[in-house]
Amino acid sequence: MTIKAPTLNIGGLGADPLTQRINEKQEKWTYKIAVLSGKGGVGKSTVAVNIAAALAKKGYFVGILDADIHGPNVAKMLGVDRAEVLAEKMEDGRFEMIPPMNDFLGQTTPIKVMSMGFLVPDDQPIIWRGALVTKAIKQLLGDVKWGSLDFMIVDFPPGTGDEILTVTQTLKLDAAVIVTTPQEVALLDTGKAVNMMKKMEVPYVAVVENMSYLICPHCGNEIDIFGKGGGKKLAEKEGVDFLGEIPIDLKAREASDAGIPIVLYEDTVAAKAFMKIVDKLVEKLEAMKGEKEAPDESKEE
Ligand SMILES: Nc1ncnc2c1ncn2[C@@H]1O[C@H](COP(=O)(O)OP(=O)(O)OP(=O)(O)O)[C@@H](O)[C@H]1O
Repeated sequence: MTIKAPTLNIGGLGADPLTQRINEKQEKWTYKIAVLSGKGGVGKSTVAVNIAAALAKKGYFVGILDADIHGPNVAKMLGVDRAEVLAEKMEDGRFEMIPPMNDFLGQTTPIKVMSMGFLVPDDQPIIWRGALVTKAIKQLLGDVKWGSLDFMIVDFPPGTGDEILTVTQTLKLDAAVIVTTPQEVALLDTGKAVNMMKKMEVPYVAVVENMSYLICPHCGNEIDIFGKGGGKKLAEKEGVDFLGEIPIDLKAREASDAGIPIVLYEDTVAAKAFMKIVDKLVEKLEAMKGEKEAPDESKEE
């Protein structure tokens, strides 16, 4: 006797409705960029927020998703941490969240921000295992009214965990920006993150070195607190691009605590460094897109 096999419901392989919604939404995002680090505390969120703000300052429409579920700081760094998240009822009866926005008094195009930090009280830790974290991140992608975007920036959790694999697969990333400090221990973990993104065939993988040096507020000399040149060497060794160095800037820390990305303080060394990094990134992505869209002349005859 034969019976009909039960239907398997394997989440995350492309068939579930949430993944389908993410796929529909990401059709409207020109570039999807993940910002990640092998190690915590290297300034990953600072880099993600400043890349987003630099792009918005250039006039692009930008969304940023804080997928760092365990330490969601992006909303605070963009000054929208006290925003109330409203939801809209969709035709199929579901609700979609409307991302809060900030345009820094007209200095940027409005940046759409979504974070788990909006949905849990400030002092409550999120104690979830991998599968739940993945589901939460996917909901913040698929159940939010993101609309059309030039750039979707995703601030990933630190490390090289399971949830990073799943979200990278779901998102079909265009680029991964991996943040490190010049310090040996950070570089070791950064190498792992670079290799993870290469293995997952993310088309463009690049390294940014943060906290590269401190400009002494007294004598103006550069002090290499965490060593020198490690990020560049690592990028060369792994055969990926090096986008640039960002100094430790006391203003950067103050600005991020006040909810204003340092990149909006145009005269600072950190702002100039961020703008250069973003220029390089945009140039590279547009060149890659151009190559992809150009007709393959070798096939013409
Ligand atoms: N270039 C910089 N100059 C001065 N302060 C910085 C710089 N980069 C980051 N910081 C500060 O260092 C702290 C940690 O930065 P951030 O939260 O961006 O790190 P992270 O890697 O995202 O951390 P986590 O792993 O906890 O998510 C923050 O207080 C931030 O303001």
